[in-house]
Amino acid sequence: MKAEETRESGVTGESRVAGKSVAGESGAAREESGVAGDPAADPISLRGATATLGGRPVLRGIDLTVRRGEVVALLGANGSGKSTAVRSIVGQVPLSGGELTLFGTPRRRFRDWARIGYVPQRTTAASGVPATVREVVSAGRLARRRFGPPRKADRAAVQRALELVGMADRARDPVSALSGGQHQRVLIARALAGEPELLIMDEPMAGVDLTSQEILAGTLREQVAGGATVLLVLHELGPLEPLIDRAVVLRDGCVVHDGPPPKAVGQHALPGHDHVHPHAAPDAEPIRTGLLT
Ligand SMILES: Nc1ncnc2c1ncn2[C@@H]1O[C@H](COP(=O)(O)OP(=O)(O)OP(=O)(O)O)[C@@H](O)[C@H]1O
Repeated sequence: MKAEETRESGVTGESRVAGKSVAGESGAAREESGVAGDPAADPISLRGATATLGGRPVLRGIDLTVRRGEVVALLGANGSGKSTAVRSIVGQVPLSGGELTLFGTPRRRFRDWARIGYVPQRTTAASGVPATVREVVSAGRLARRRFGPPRKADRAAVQRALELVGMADRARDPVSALSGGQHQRVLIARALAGEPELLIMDEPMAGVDLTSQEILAGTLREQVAGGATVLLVLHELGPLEPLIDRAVVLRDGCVVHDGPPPKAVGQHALPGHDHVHPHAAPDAEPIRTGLLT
């Protein structure tokens, strides 16, 4: 494994996204890092990406492009490599081959993590750390703050994010007192607080109650209307269906479809689908209705 890969694999995407700063970089370095790069460059371009986990090839030559302003759904059965693909994009999983550029800048030179908001799969906002809702959401502002004290604009962005997800009235509450759906809303607010151009969300609706789902769909609609680019890992399109421009379907670490989302029927209705909800009971029967195995 190369030194670059070792370094990357030791850092969580979450902390990189939340904690990276471009402060102090020279003009040339900023240009290299994508800050002043080609404004028309695709936010995500993954070419022939391969990745191995536990000695097993998990991504086997994936091409995935997300263009500016697009909302792309990454679909596929359990274990098809969706989370690994997005984790490789945010630097949590090293690629063993292929190329990744972010906003036109090769991944290894990309530094401008404030442009990317990442909501990981199935974590809680609390993570065992006593913190209030506002503190967790404020953490998403670090990359923009460049580690200085919060300014008026930072506080306003945090407040806006709290309001967007309908959690402003819970700002002082400990995150440990929240439901699963509320946790998810806080994590999304944390990503939004950085005012990212690109939002990457891994199963944002999983385990989320209907009220929270509707709020999240509305939040996403506003982001998209404001020009955000979005990559969503989903196991079903659900309430987000009207927002999706394109679907990329993975099977066994390969792309088997890249095109219009299966709008008319929903992916669960396609032949051969076999997906267990991540929060389903361990003995739950998989839904067998689609082509996504
Ligand atoms: N840390 C790891 N070590 C070894 N294997 C892993 C690791 N993480 C994931 N895998 C394996 O890689 C494959 C792809 O997993 P991944 O989580 O990317 O799939 P997914 O499509 O997101 O699935 P799900 O819908 O269940 O979340 C699976 O077979 C999984 O068991």
